[in-house]
Amino acid sequence: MERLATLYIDKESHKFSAAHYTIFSASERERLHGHNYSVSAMIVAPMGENGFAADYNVYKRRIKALCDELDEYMVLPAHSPYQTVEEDGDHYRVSFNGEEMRFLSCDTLLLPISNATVEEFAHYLLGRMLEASAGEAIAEIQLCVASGPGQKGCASWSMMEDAIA
Ligand SMILES: Nc1nc2c(c(=O)[nH]1)N=C([C@H](O)[C@H](O)COP(=O)(O)OP(=O)(O)OP(=O)(O)O)CN2
Repeated sequence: MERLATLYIDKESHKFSAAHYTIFSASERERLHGHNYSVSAMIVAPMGENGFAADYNVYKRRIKALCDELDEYMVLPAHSPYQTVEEDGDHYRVSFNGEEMRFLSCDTLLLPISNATVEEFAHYLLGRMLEASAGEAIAEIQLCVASGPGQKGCASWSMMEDAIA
């Protein structure tokens, strides 16, 4: 039977600061505010013959690069069922519940997510990690995003479930 190992990557440097608001319903949202988000990962991979599963430095570099991409931006969800986002010159014009908000495009990331929540960030980053890890011998990945100590959302991928689907 194949031996698997689980690697945990939870580095203090794996963080990004972002501004956002969570949308709760068609008429309810948070005020604009920011968090220092932190990103951690669990990777399950087969043990190699020399007692080495996957080089965690490879995954550390990928997580750091993803954090740097998101760092110091206003994050807007492109796929919210409750708000629309339009490009308007050098701004994004956002309409929510009769309100109009404008954000400088150069300060803003429009991400392919439905809400700026920790769980949506986790799914987005997991997708990016899977793209970057295509073809590598990995059995499972879990990616977690915390908006502060004690509160995080995670997204998981498993080779077994992928094979069944
Ligand atoms: N399922 C989710 N629920 C909420 C999320 C989320 O990402 N997923 N996010 C928020 C808020 O944006 C915020 O992140 C949490 O706000 P809150 O816990 O009220 O405030 P703090 O982060 O300052 O935490 P304290 O416990 O008050 O210190 C809400 N819900």
